[in-house]
Order: sequence, then C-alpha cells, then structure tokens
Amino acid sequence: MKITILGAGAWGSALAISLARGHEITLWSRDAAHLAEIARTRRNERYLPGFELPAAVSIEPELARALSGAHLVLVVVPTAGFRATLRQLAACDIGVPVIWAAKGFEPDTAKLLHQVAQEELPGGIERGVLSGPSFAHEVAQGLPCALTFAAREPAFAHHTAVALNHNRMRVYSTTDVIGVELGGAVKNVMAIAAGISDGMGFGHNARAALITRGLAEMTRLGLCLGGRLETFMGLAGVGDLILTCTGDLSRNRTVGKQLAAGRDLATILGELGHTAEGVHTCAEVLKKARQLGIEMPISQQVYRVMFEGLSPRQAVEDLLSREPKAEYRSA
Ligand SMILES: NC(=O)C1=CN([C@@H]2O[C@H](COP(=O)(O)OP(=O)(O)OC[C@H]3O[C@@H](n4cnc5c(N)ncnc54)[C@H](O)[C@@H]3O)[C@@H](O)[C@H]2O)C=CC1
Ligand SMILES: O=C(CO)COP(=O)(O)O
Repeated sequence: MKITILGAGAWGSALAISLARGHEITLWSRDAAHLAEIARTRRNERYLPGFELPAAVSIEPELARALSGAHLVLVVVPTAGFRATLRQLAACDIGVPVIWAAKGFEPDTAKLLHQVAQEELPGGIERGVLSGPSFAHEVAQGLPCALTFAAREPAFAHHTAVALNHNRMRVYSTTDVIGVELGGAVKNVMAIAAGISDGMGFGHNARAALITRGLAEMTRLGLCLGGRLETFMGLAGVGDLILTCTGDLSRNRTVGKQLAAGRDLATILGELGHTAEGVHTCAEVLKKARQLGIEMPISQQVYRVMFEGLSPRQAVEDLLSREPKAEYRSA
C-alpha cells in the first residue's frame, strides 16, 4: 500500500519508519525547510534524533504530489493543527481513507478529532483513529508494541488494522471511535498529574492511586460521551495511561515533573521542544466535564497548578482532604 503521512514530528517520523516495513511511505509536513533537511540527511534530528529513514520513505514538500497515488492518508500533526491540515487535504480532492494518530481535544472547541473530521472532510471518505501505548522512540527502534485502530465501519476498522499490523506492531480494531479518542486525550492530563506526584517524591503508592483514580475520571467522562467501558480497560485507555504515567519518555509526564520542581509552564514548554497535548486538553476536558456535570478532581487540580498558580503540594493536599466517597459510583 502507498501511505502518505502528514506531519514529520516524532510520531509521524516513527510511524513512517515502522510502517515502511511493509508499505511505501511518503512523508509531508507544512515546514518545507525541515523537510528539505530530512531529505538531505535522511534523518529527523529535530524531532526524532538517531534514526535513519528506510529507503521506502520518500519526502515530498508539495502536498498534492505527496497525495498522488496514495491508498491511505495518515494525519500525525498536533491537535492544534489538525483542522487546518484537514482543510488543506480536503482542498486536494482526495478520494482515499483518512486516518489520524493525534491525541487530545481540539484547543478551544472541546471537540474530539472525529468531530473536526466530520466538519472538514467530504462525506463518504472513510476515516478512523490509531491510538494506544506507543512512545515514538521505541516504535522507531522496532521494539514490540500493541495499538488499537478505531473506525465506525467494522469492515474498514478490520482491514485497516490488518494493513497496519506487522511483526513488531500488533494492531487491534474496534468501532469505538469516541472511547479511543477520549482515552488518548485524558491520559495525557493524568501523565502531567503523575509527573507532578513523582517530581514531588510522593512515591509509588501515590502514583498507583493517581493512575487508578485517573482511570475512574477517564471512564466517567468517556461513558457520558458515548464511549464503551471495555475501551477504557484496553490499550487506548488504561494501557496508554500506564505507559504515560510511568514512562520517562513521556513529554506530558516531563511537564508534570518540571512543574513539581517549581518551574514556570511557559519556560517548561519552551524548553520541551515538542508537543505536550495534555496542557491545553486539560481545559477542554474540564469544559466537557462541567457541561455534563461530571466530577474530575485530578484534572481540576492539574489545571489549577498549570494556570492558576496553585502549588503542587497544595494541589495534592486538596485532593487528599476531600470527603471520603464510595469507590464506585455512577456519573
Ligand atoms: N511522540 C509520541 O510518542 C506520540 C505522539 N502522539 C501524538 O501525535 C501528535 C503529534 O505528536 P508528535 O509528532 O510527537 O509531536 P512533535 O512535537 O514531535 O512534532 C510536532 C510536529 O507537528 C508540526 N506542527 C506543530 N504545530 C503544527 C500545526 N499547528 N499544524 C501542523 N503541524 C504542526 C511540527 O512542525 C512538527 O513536525 C500529538 O497529538 C501526540 O499526542 C501519539 C502517540 C505517540
Ligand atoms: O502518547 C504517547 C504514548 O502513547 C506519547 O506521550 P507523550 O505525548 O506524553 O510523550
């Protein structure tokens, strides 16, 4: 299959390297100068240093040419650029399936990406989302991983998962698009919380509590939005939650650790040099939770630490001083 990947950050580049095992890949980005450097060096030293691009990956700065002959388009830009990228794509009159691998709500609109796709892509174009526990660096190394691909149409979900699957990347399929997208969005907020807790030295018990109660928040919101319980218990839910809350390769977890060290958010993001989707998605998650009357105390405290100057220590004390409750309750 010929797959065109839009977005040459860490994840777009890692997927290009990984999928080049069985497909012909064309990599495109809005940043022509960066693409020219990748084409010259056959490496993406800016976002994914240390990996050579396989021969099956071509670089194409002209979008229409990048899309020519493609059987599948994979959009891997941050949520902030998702709508604009789909608009460019739609202007090229594509007639092939479009799938995406970004995680989070669209900034400001509190929309999940399938809703943005619904607004921007012509009707009749098959679509879906790839998610799950997958640090770009490990995927580029060819280490084993398992992901999930969600699409409304079961046959499309199955065939796409089969096409993306290879012996280092097991891809499962589901029709729960909302659950998969919501899991990927909320886990990034929880990774910031876990980073704060670990950065404060609160220990393994506290982190396990955050992951578990984070899963409860994800599930409460996700079920209300129409996601399915089993999705939150799967790769795109608890799987990715565990990875990002515990793995030091996580950019969101790094943001949390730096906040715990008392550093200012703007400085942290400036130095990170990568996207940390949990930062803006936190506000969108809380917007949704408010609209639906759902309690999300951990997300609330992460927001207050990032944007209202609450100290990480006070944030944790506030969480612990809440009235004891039943562990399970309906939304
Ligand atoms: N890095 C990882 O391990 C994984 C990342 N993801 C998700 O993939 C998405 C992309 O992340 P990364 O590639 O890691 O980010 P990155 O920070 O490594 O690279 C971002 C890329 O997007 C481009 N970009 C930045 N703003 C843009 C905009 N407004 N419009 C179009 N392009 C823009 C940059 O030029 C760069 O090429 C995010 O939603 C992230 O949550 C998902 C799974 C794994
Ligand atoms: O989504 C990811 C792994 O599944 C990457 O997480 P970060 O964006 O926190 O690095």
